[in-house]
Formats: sequence, C-alpha cells, structure tokens
Amino acid sequence: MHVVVNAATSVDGKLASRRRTQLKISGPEDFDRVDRVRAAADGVMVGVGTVLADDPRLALDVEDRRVERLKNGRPGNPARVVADSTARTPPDARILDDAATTYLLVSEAAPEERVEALRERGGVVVVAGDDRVDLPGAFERLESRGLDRLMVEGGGELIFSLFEADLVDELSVYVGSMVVGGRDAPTLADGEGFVEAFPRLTLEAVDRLDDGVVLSYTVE
Ligand SMILES: NC(=O)C1=CN([C@@H]2O[C@H](COP(=O)(O)OP(=O)(O)OC[C@H]3O[C@@H](n4cnc5c(N)ncnc54)[C@H](O)[C@@H]3O)[C@@H](O)[C@H]2O)C=CC1
Ligand SMILES: Nc1nc(O)c(N)c(N[C@@H]2O[C@H](COP(=O)(O)O)[C@@H](O)[C@H]2O)n1
Repeated sequence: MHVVVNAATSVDGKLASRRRTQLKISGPEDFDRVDRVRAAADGVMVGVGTVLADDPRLALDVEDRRVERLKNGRPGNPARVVADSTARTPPDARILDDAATTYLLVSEAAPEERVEALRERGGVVVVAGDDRVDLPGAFERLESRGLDRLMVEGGGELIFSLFEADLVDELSVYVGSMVVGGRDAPTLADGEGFVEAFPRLTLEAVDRLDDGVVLSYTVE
C-alpha cells in the first residue's frame, strides 16, 4: 500500500485550535490541490478523533465536471477509511453517507452493539488488533480489497502512529500564514513522540499557494 499523508498546519505546526473544531487553514488553491490528491487515491483515511471533531464527508463533488476530469476516468469517490479502535464513529456521521464505501478499522475491543450499528449504516467493518487498530494488519486487508493508494488527512494521533509503524511514503503539508498556539492544540504528529530514530524526510518540492506554502516530502 502506498500511503500519502496530506494535512494543513499553522506556521507553529497546529492542525486545529485547542478547541479541536475544524479550522480553515487552506485557501481555495490548496483545497483544489487536496481534491486532486483525493481523486488520485483509492481511499481517504482519518482517525476517529477527526470524525468526532469535524464530521467530515471526505468526498469529492462528483457532479463537478472539473472533479470528474481529475478522477482520470475512475468511477465515483475514493473509499473512506476510519481508524476507530472502539467503534466510536456516530452512526449518523456524514462519513457513513452513500457517497462511497466506508471502511471502519476497529479492534477486538470494540463493543459488538456499536459495531453492529455501524454495519447497519452500511459501514464495512475490518477487525485488526486487540485493543488498538493494528495499522499494518488493517492495511493488508484493505489492499486485498483493492486499495493500493491511500491518502491520510489526519489527525495528529493517527499520523504519528503511521510514522511509528513506518507506513508513510509521502507527506505534503500546507503551511498557512497563521499562528494558532496552545500546548493542547493538535499538531501534525502527536502520540507519544519520538525520542530517537526520528523519521527523516527528503524535501521534494516547495510551492506557494494562496497565502501559504506546500512542502512535499518523500520518506526515507
Ligand atoms: N488541518 C488539517 O489538515 C487536519 C486537522 N485535523 C484536526 O485534528 C484533530 C483530530 O486529531 P486527533 O485528536 O489527533 O485524532 P485522530 O483523527 O488522529 O484520531 C485518533 C484516534 O484514532 C483512533 N485510532 C485507532 N487506531 C489508532 C492507531 N493505531 N493510532 C492512532 N490512533 C488510532 C484512536 O481512537 C485515536 O484516539 C481535530 O481537531 C481535527 O480538526 C484533522 C485532520 C486534518
Ligand atoms: N487540507 C486541509 N486544509 C484545512 O484547512 C483543513 N481544515 C483540512 N481538514 C481536513 O479536511 C476534512 C474535511 O473534509 P470535508 O471537506 O468535510 O470532506 C477534515 O476532517 C480534515 O481531515 N484539510
């Protein structure tokens, strides 16, 4: 599986404010770029923290002819994928609408009644891991269902885990010209943090978009 992480941060590396509600960091040019990255992916993934904070749809406007061209002849939307160890995704979440298949990666610890409620809403549940989603195992299962290229939008807990498991191939960060601050505000990579063996990146491109900059890296 080829994993592309894309997110937007403030200049101080925050994904959102300490209130954790969705923060518009990208401008129109960057959101167009995000559409292109989504359109090139077989699946678009977030952690359940992002579902609970933002209630995203992670869908392209498939009626938009510009988006249709971007999809390069691929039918419909990319699948949606949520890392959700204990099945906390609300059954009425927008990510479960009928715009695309939604995979919910849960662990053995997910309560059966919550898993069943997600299945009833049409979600495809993949169980991997005892207490927490085993990301390498879950990705193998997604690959066997035809997901070869996965875009990950966040948040910081999930992005850290992906780096920790050495699963990230590419990283793009849109750095918006704003300061958010706050020691409790989510950052690009949260989790426990590394103390040694920091993942090293190769800077591939720097592009100015709107009033910010996109930094594109490959992971060594
Ligand atoms: N500016 C941007 O580009 C983006 C901003 N955000 C922001 O990020 C915040 C949410 O980020 P977080 O709270 O960090 O939540 P998150 O979206 O990273 O989800 C973390 C949750 O995923 C679940 N999970 C299951 N297996 C996991 C594993 N192996 N590793 C890590 N997590 C696993 C756990 O329940 C964990 O609490 C929100 O404020 C949202 O607005 C989110 C995405 C993009
Ligand atoms: N690229 C980017 N720039 C921003 O400024 C953002 N706030 C985000 N957030 C991500 O986009 C998701 C919203 O998706 P929908 O438009 O609702 O489909 C949100 O959940 C974050 O993953 N991204």
